Amino acid sequence: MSTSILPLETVADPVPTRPIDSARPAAGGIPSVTGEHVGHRFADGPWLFRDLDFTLTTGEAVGLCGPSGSGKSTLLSIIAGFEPPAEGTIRRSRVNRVRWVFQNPHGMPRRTAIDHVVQPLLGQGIDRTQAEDEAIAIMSTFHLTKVAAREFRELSGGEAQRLMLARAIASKPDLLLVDEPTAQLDQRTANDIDSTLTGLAQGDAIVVIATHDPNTRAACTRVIDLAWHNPNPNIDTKDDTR
Ligand SMILES: Nc1ncnc2c1ncn2[C@@H]1O[C@H](COP(=O)(O)OP(=O)(O)OP(=O)(O)O)[C@@H](O)[C@H]1O
Repeated sequence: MSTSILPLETVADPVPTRPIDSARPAAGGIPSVTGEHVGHRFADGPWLFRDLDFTLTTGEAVGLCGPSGSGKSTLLSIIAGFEPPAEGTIRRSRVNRVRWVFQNPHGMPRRTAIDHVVQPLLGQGIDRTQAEDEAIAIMSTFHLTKVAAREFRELSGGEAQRLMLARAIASKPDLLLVDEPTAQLDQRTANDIDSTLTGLAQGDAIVVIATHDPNTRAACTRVIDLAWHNPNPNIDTKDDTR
């Protein structure tokens, strides 16, 4: 198994019984990120989490849950390779292309929705006709075909968020990190996003979603809950995932 530090290209439960997040061996030929005894704190601050063991691989949408301030975004950064953990080891295998979808979708206001998905495909050397066909296929999994010809500025919040997910998938990442995809969305729109998360899990990327939305948590195929790994129960956090 080849293991590498990331050459980054970008940057940009039904739940919880505790054993669910323990490390599992990954198959040899597919992307994986393995963490062993991972812990983190900033400088001399309190430990956010410790003793975290996990293996992330394709075929699932892993929810990174826990109270606000428990370190979900920090752990996403560690998984991505943007930040080294204060303790423990992270090993990545076959992870070269990382995409991060942020909670506020940013697009090109006057470009059509489909253009946003076609663009990364053209960047892979695919000709326009084939890129448009592939873009439509990806957009259909996110229920976006009806708005394909609309300008980005005309999309609803949920459509724009789903478009960012479709665009990220079109760039064929090995690792897709999604930070709070339903923050600031109304419940109906949030449900709409949640129903597409399992679709994400069927792709070729490792998918990790940081969330404190209980519905998003329930839509994930597996959950890592940082509340189980907080060594300091007095830390000022609020768990709103359950
Ligand atoms: N660069 C940094 N230096 C010092 N402290 C930091 C830094 N980045 C984050 N923190 C602190 O670490 C803690 C965890 O932050 P993080 O954003 O990872 O939590 P979170 O679980 O994603 O929170 P939320 O659900 O509210 O977004 C917070 O107390 C935050 O203030």
